[in-house]
Amino acid sequence: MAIISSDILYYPLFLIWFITALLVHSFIKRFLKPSRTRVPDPPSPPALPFVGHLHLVSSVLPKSFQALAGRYGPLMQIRLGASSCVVVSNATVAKEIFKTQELNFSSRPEFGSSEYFIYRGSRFVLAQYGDYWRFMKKLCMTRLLAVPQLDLFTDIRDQEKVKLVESVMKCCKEGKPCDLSSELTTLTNNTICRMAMSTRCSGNDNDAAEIKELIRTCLQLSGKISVGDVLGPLKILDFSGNGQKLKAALLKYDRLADRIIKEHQEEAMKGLDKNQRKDLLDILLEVCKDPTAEVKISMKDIKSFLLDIFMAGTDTSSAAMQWAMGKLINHPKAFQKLRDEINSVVGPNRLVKESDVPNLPYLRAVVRETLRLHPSAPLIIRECAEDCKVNGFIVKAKTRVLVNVFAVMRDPDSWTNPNEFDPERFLESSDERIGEHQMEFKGQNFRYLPFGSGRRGCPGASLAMLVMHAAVGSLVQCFDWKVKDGEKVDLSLGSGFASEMARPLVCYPIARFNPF
Ligand code: HEM
Repeated sequence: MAIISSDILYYPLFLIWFITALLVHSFIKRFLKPSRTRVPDPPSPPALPFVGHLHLVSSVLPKSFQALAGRYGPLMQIRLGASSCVVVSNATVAKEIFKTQELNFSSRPEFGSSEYFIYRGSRFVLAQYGDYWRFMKKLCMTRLLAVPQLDLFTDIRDQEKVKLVESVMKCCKEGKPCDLSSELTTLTNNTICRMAMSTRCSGNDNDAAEIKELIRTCLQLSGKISVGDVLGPLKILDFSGNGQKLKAALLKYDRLADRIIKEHQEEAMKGLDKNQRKDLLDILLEVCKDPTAEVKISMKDIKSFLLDIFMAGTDTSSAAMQWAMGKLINHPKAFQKLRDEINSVVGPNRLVKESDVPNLPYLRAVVRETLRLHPSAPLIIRECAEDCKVNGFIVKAKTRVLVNVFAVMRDPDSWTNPNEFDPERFLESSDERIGEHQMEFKGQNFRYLPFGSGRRGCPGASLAMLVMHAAVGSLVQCFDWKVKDGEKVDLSLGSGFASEMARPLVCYPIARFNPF
């Protein structure tokens, strides 16, 4: 009897609870979160539990995101395992991020490998927008990477370019294939090492080679660890030990940098010869000692900053030059047009040099077109500081934002025949009228963003352009190129965040002009 009476009570009580819950729910929905005025989240493809949208992307991330944007729009939300972000894919939304709401998107998030970086907290490239970053950026733009400082090192860049041509000539003489990937990375690494810390001043020529190897290791390992980012909390287990390997490589760099700094300090004690130019390390050490500097920088900051310059500057420029050569080899008409231009401007007696570049519009157009199709940093990463509305959708504070410049620069709404290699479009005479011809690589034209834009844009763009024009010009001026296996260079895109070539560019050079 007692059992029956409790059942009788249970059902009405359950009904009352259920109806109350429904009422409270609809009250909250109606009054506390009014759906009509609520700014919607960016659109997002249907996600699977745990993996999110991982099943929708291939290893070539910028291309996968470009395809998804075709269906979900220029601002979409993507979740890869434990990490989520919004992806921007056209010029209009890129302008909102880089210009209209610039301050709100001027920080970068901590990413993948940051926790293994021994200099965590003083890194420049991944620094939050704030006093330290502002101070260092100003130093870059006014001194370290400013045109007068770059001009002081013209001879160094020229010597490294000559070494490149000599090394390729050697391949010709020996009938061996030339690994342009390795040759061009040596060029950019040596150039930056000499401009940054005059490696020769250590009296040890192997320093540049050691730095090249360490940077290669750091870039490879941080790339792999960034993929581990997707595992979220599991990444702390560091299954493959990449984090520890990265730490070991960084500690090795730290010891090397300590030694080179000590040598610079000893040189400075002896008193710099007035005619001796200051390299980046000399300037940084001066700033470190300056009691009037707005921000006090430490030795750790200096080592970290130089590492950033190496990591941001070597592979980016080298990858872009490989793409330029690959494109030119596969487009013989463009190759011939460029060689004719160089021959007519430079003449038959010497190698092309930096000061020729203003008179070589087709060379400039080739490099710009290459960066349009193959930006070395195809996914520019920023972080949102405060909740805001972008393209009609809410972007919450702390959201990671990836601007897919690969997609922006191939958008058919902005470019005619966007996937074709057509350097002519960058000539003044072109019908396409790219627009601000002088400004476009400085990121003031939001459909052309190889170097990003705004205060967070690349401070190394001028240096990269100087090195790339002279090197690509020389390789076209001096050599014909025969593809190793077959008629055409394999121009497949590589995997990951940086869209390098899937396979290193290895070709047979045939000497056409010997400047030595
Ligand atoms: C073809 C060559 C290069 C390309 C395509 C490239 C591209 C980029 C891009 C897209 C960014 C992010 C910009 C943004 O967030 O808006 C960046 C940042 C940066 N780049 Fe470059 N870069 C190149 C060469 C260089 C060189 C040669 C250096 C230095 C020697 C350099 C140093 C940096 C630094 C330090 C940053 C971080 C700036 C900041 O966070 O404020 N880059 N680069």
